[in-house]
Amino acid sequence: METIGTFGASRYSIRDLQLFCESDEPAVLDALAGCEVVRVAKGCRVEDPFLARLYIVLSGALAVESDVPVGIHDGTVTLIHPGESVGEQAVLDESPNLSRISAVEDSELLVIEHELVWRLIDESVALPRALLRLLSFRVRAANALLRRRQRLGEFYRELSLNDPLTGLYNRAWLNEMLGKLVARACQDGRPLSLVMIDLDHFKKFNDTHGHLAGDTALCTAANVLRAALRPTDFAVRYGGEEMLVVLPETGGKVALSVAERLCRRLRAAVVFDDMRLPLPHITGSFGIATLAPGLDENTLLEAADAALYRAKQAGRDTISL
Ligand SMILES: Nc1nc2c(ncn2[C@@H]2O[C@H](COP(=O)(O)OP(=O)(O)OP(=O)(O)O)[C@@H](O)[C@H]2O)c(=O)[nH]1
Repeated sequence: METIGTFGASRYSIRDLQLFCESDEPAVLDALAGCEVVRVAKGCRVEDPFLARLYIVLSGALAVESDVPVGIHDGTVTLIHPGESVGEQAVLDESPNLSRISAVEDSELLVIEHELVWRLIDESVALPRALLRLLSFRVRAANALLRRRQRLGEFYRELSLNDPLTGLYNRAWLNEMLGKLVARACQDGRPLSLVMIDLDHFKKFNDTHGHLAGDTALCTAANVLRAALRPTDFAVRYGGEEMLVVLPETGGKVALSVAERLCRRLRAAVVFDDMRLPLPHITGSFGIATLAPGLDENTLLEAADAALYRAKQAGRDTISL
């Protein structure tokens, strides 16, 4: 960063500076005339480790990385073009500018020390207004960025907890949630049941009709679950062709009637191939387990799995407790 003269002796006009374009007061003109103009070569840092200063780009452009402690850069870069400024917040806070500022092309900058900015704020009418306008714009832009990031975070979180093929919750969701649901049920003395479902002879279905038809059958089964459950129930893809339904507030008797409904609807569901022709119907075996004293989420899952095994042994397309 090299000093090349003063603003008063430069070819630039105050009308080109966003913050000062309405400040035609003689005191402001005089004060700015004595401020330094510096040159920063392309790619070089604007070194400002200890000082609060306002920089106004006169020519070229600056890249400003987010205003966070050194070493914790979050990837946000703002470009500052001629007429625009950087460092207002540091000046108002009277603290060093923590942003990493560098020139993206050979640039000339007007440098205003923080004491002078404060003096001009006291003496000028137009500068405080321009500063307020600028800060309000910055706050709105920062809020919009935060909202975008939050939405993106929610999107990725959802993505990580859902099975991409069927759209049901996945095993990661179950690992995170089942323990909590079971703990809440135990604490409140409320019932909770699981229905473990395994599609029957699915290997044969795949081998006969192809893996893509198998995928379609899995989606059909997932749709059956989704359509038949209450909004407070949860359907999870537990493994390949295994699904799990979590039924909070549900005892064994009601769980049995839910499983019967699912079994019936699955048997009746039509799976279409890619030519929209119906394929043979699929069926499932169902194992039910209901929370009881001494069970936790793992033993409850084991109980549902054991019940499913019994349903398979009993000939499939059936339900076992
Ligand atoms: N198309 C498709 N097939 C899958 C997927 N995940 C698992 N499978 C298949 O599901 C089949 C499961 O086979 P098995 O575990 O032998 O069970 P099964 O043939 O259904 O027999 P039973 O459960 O005893 O009735 C395997 O062929 C897997 O390849 C998937 O995402 N898509």
